[in-house]
Amino acid sequence: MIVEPAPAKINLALHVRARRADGYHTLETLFAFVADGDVLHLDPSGAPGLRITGPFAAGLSPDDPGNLVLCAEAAFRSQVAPVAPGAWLLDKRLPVASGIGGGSADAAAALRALARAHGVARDDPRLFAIAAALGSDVPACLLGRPALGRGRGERLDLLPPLPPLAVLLVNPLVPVSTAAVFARWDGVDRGALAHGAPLAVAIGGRNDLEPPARALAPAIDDVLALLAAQQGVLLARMSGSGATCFALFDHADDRASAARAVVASQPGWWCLETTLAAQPHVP
Ligand SMILES: C[C@](O)(CO)[C@H](O)COP(=O)(O)OP(=O)(O)OC[C@H]1O[C@@H](n2ccc(N)nc2=O)[C@H](O)[C@@H]1O
Ligand SMILES: Nc1ncnc2c1ncn2[C@@H]1O[C@H](COP(=O)(O)OP(=O)(O)OP(=O)(O)O)[C@@H](O)[C@H]1O
Repeated sequence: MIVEPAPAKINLALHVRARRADGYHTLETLFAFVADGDVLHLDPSGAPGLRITGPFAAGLSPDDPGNLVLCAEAAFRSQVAPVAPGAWLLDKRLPVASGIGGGSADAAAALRALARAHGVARDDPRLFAIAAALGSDVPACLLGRPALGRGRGERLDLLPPLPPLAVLLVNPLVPVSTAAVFARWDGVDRGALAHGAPLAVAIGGRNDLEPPARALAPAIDDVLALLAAQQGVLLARMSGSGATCFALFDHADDRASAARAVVASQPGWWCLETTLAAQPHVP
C-alpha cells in the first residue's frame, strides 16, 4: 500500500495580470503548502476503483470518472506506462471547491503514488506535462514546495524555504466556483509582485480574486474581518479563488487563540490549525 499526502496549497499572494484569449488568466502567485490535507492510498494490485472517506467525502461521487485522482491515473496509463488500474482510497479532509486546491493536491498525489509504484522518477517531465493538462494548480501541487507561479500558474520557479509559520485556515463552507470568480475579475492590472524575500513580498502583495469572490460569497468578508482582528496576525488573506482564507502567525499560541475565537463566533465554519511546510509529509 502506498500512502501519499495531498497537502493543501495556499496562495500567499495572487496577482491577476491579464485575461488571455483562451479563457485563462495570466497570474503571478506565491504558492505555499501546509502540513495537512487529504491523504491518498494506492494499492496497485487491488480491485480497481476509488473509495472516498473522510469529513468531506459526501461532496464527491466515487463513481465520477471526472474525479481528478482517476483522471490522473488515466493520463499516467496512456502517457507514461500502461499499468493496471489500481485500488484508490481518498481520505477527503479538505473542503471541496474552496481555494486550497484539494482536487489539484489529490491529482498530484495520485501522480506521485503511481510514480512510486511503477519506478518512475518523481521529477519525470511527463508527470509535469500531465499535471499541467489536469489543472493550473496541479504542477505546483506536484512540486509541493514554495514556488513562484506564472503563466496560468504552471510556470514554476522554486522559492527559498519559508519559515515554519503557524497557519489558521478558515472556510465559511460556501463553495465557490473558480471559473465564476475569474469571470468577475474587473480586468484591471494592478501590477506585478515585488522582488525580495517571499514572506515580505507576500505581505506587500494582494489577492486580486478577493473582490470578485467576496461579491459572490459575502461570508468571505466576515472571515477576513475576524482573522484580521486576531492578536499576532502577520497576514490574513483569501487563498486562490476562495472561499478559504488563511492567517499567518509567528506563534502557535496566537493561532490557537484565533482558532478558539473563530469556533466561538462561527461554530459552523471549517477551521484548521496547521503550519507552513517546506515538503509534503506523511501523516
Ligand atoms: C485560483 C487558483 O487556484 C490560484 O492558484 C488557480 O488559478 C486555479 O487553478 P485550478 O483550480 O487548477 O484551475 P483550472 O482547473 O485550471 O481552471 C478552472 C477555471 O478557472 C479559470 N482560470 C484558471 C486559472 C487561470 N490562470 N485562469 C483562469 O481563468 C478558467 O475559467 C478555468 O476554466
Ligand atoms: N479529488 C477531488 N477533490 C476535490 N474536487 C474534485 C476532485 N476531483 C474532481 N473535483 C472537482 O474539482 C472542482 C474543484 O475542486 P477543488 O477542491 O480542487 O477546488 P479548489 O480548492 O477551489 O481548487 P483551486 O484552489 O485549485 O481552484 C470541484 O467542484 C470538484 O467537482
